[in-house]
Amino acid sequence: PLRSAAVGPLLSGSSGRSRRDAAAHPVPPRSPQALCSQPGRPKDYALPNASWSRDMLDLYDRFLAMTKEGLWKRIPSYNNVLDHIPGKALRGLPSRDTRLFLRSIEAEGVGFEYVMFLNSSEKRVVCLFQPGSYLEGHPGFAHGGSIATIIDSTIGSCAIFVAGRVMTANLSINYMSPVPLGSVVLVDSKVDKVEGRKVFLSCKVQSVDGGTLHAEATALFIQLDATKSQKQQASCQ
Ligand SMILES: CCCCCCCCCCCC(=O)SCCNC(=O)CCNC(=O)[C@H](O)C(C)(C)COP(=O)(O)OP(=O)(O)OC[C@H]1O[C@@H](n2cnc3c(N)ncnc32)[C@H](O)[C@@H]1OP(=O)(O)O
Repeated sequence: PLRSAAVGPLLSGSSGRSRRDAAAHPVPPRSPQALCSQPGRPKDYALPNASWSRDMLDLYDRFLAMTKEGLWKRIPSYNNVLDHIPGKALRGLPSRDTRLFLRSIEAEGVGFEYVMFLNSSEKRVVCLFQPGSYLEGHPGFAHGGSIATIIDSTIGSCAIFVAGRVMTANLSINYMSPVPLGSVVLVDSKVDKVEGRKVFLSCKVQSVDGGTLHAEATALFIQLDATKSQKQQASCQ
C-alpha cells in the first residue's frame, strides 16, 4: 500500500498482533536508557512512553529494526526547535522560551505522540502518529488542523533534510476518512522534485494496516534566500 517495499510488509497485517494478544502479553518494560535523555542533552520526545499503544510500539520496533539495516534513521524530537539545529548554527543566538507547536502539550498521550524516521536515499520521511484526546475535532476524531500540523511537520522535516532552511509556501490536503483519537496512522512523505529553491513534496496518511487512506497532501516548500531579509531568516530559527 505504501510506496516502498521496505515499509509495505509493516502495513500488511498491522502490527502482527491482535488486541487480545496485546492483553495476554503486556508490553515489556523498556530499559531506562531508552526512556531517558542523555545527560546534558535536552529530552528526546521521539521515544516510547507509557501512553503509546501496542500498535504504536510494534510499529516503532519494526522501524527501529530497519534503522539497524542502515536505510532508515530515527529523527530525535525536542520541544524547542533550536535544539534541532546543530551547535554551530546556534552560536550567538539568545535562548528563547519557545516551543515547537507539536510539543506544546506536556502531558503524555493527550497531544501529538509521534516519531519520525528518515530514509535519505528515498528522500522520504515516515511519521508514526498517535493523536491524543486534546486534538479532538468531531467527537472521537482528530481535528483537521492537527492532521494538517503533523503533515506539515513531516513533509517539512523531509524538505529540511533535502534543502536545509525552508518554509511552507503551499500545503494542499484532501481529507478522505476521519482519524480516530488514540489510533495510529502512518504519515508517509517524500520529495517529488526540486526546482531551484522550490521543493515539491507529497504525502499520504494511512492506517497501520494500509486499509484506510485518511488523507493525501501535496506541498511546496521554498528554500530561504540568504540575500533576503534577516527578519524572515530569524523567524524561521
Ligand atoms: C528536523 C526536524 C526539525 C523540526 C521542525 C519541524 C518542521 C516544521 C515545519 C513547519 C513549516 C511551517 O509551518 S513554515 C510556516 C508557514 N509558512 C510561512 O509562514 C511562510 C510565509 N511565506 C514566506 O515567508 C515567503 O512567501 C516564502 C519564504 C515561502 C517565499 O518567499 P521568497 O523567499 O521571497 O520566495 P519568492 O522569491 O517570492 O519565490 C520563489 C519561487 O517560489 C514561488 N512561490 C513562492 N510562493 C509560492 C506559492 N505560495 N505557491 C506557488 N509558488 C510560490 C515563486 O513564484 C518563485 O518561483 P520562480 O519565479 O523561482 O519560479
